[in-house]
Amino acid sequence: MDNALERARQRIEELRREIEYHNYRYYVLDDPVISDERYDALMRELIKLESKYPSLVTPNSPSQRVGGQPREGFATVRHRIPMLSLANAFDEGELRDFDRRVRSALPGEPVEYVVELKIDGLAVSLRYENGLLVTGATRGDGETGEDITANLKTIRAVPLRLLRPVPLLEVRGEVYMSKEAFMRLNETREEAGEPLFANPRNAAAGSLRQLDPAVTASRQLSIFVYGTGEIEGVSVNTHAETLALLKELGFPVNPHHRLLPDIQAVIDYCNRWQEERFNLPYVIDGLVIKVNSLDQQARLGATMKSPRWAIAFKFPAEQAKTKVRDIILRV
Ligand SMILES: NC(=O)c1cc2c(=O)c3cc(F)ccc3oc2nc1N
Repeated sequence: MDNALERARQRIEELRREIEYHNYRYYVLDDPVISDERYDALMRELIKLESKYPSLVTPNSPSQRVGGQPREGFATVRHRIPMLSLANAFDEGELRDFDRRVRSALPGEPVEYVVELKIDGLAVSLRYENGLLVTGATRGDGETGEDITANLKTIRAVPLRLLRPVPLLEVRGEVYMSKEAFMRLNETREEAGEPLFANPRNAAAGSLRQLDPAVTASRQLSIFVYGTGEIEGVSVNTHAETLALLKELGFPVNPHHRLLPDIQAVIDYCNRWQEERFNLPYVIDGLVIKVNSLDQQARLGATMKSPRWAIAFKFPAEQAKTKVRDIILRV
């Protein structure tokens, strides 16, 4: 490799690392350390260098987010570890029933729970091999989903390369659209005489299932990750450690998760968010309660449809259907 090409290769790798680091600061830590202008300048330099040396372009370069031509349709992807659905609890009593079932299956063992906000978006799975994003898919029926890799790559909060390589990692998360982005999108559609989206969840689903990635890229989607599927080459013992690992690797993890000692603390936390949620910049339709120990999760197992080690606490229906009017008033 002649030294001009070698120098370009080094500078390109340097720029990629720096851009990925600033994505981490902005989307994961919510604490950027450079201005948007400075960030854009780094991206422009990378794109200029790559267009001068096309042989140095790689599919996971930050410059390749909005690539690919519109598709005819979506290929299907098999989830080697099925993406199950959560059973629901609608009141305090049902949460206590869940706790009783868990404890009777683990006689005499201490059980602690991780509680997370239940983001009202679209469940997706992201597969990384040696730290590089290779496939992104919808949940589908839990066994097979749609390959929406090109669309997921356009979401700036989705890392194209992990901050440190892991042999194999499948991450599950919820793609969502903020209330603000939802309102702006509907205003634009109203001005264009296009049909409006009913709520941010439908807007996110509609935006992800676009055949043209450039349309998805224009829709301000984001993601919170909440778990893993296949994982090799790194070991974790609890769900709390899993969330910490995902954050370290470069994924946005919702900051309101809590490790709680018993079901009463879980109930108190759920009651608090029933009101607090209206101050959030995104829609939640409840909370998710999970047994923290992965060993206990494995022993509790799952039914055909749902894990026995997790449950969703759903807010009362009449309020859960966030009315567009509420979103507008509350933003
Ligand atoms: N929307 C969500 O914010 C959210 C969703 C799920 C799941 O759907 C889910 C499904 C499972 F089979 C197991 C764990 C889960 O954990 C989850 N955790 C979350 N925070």
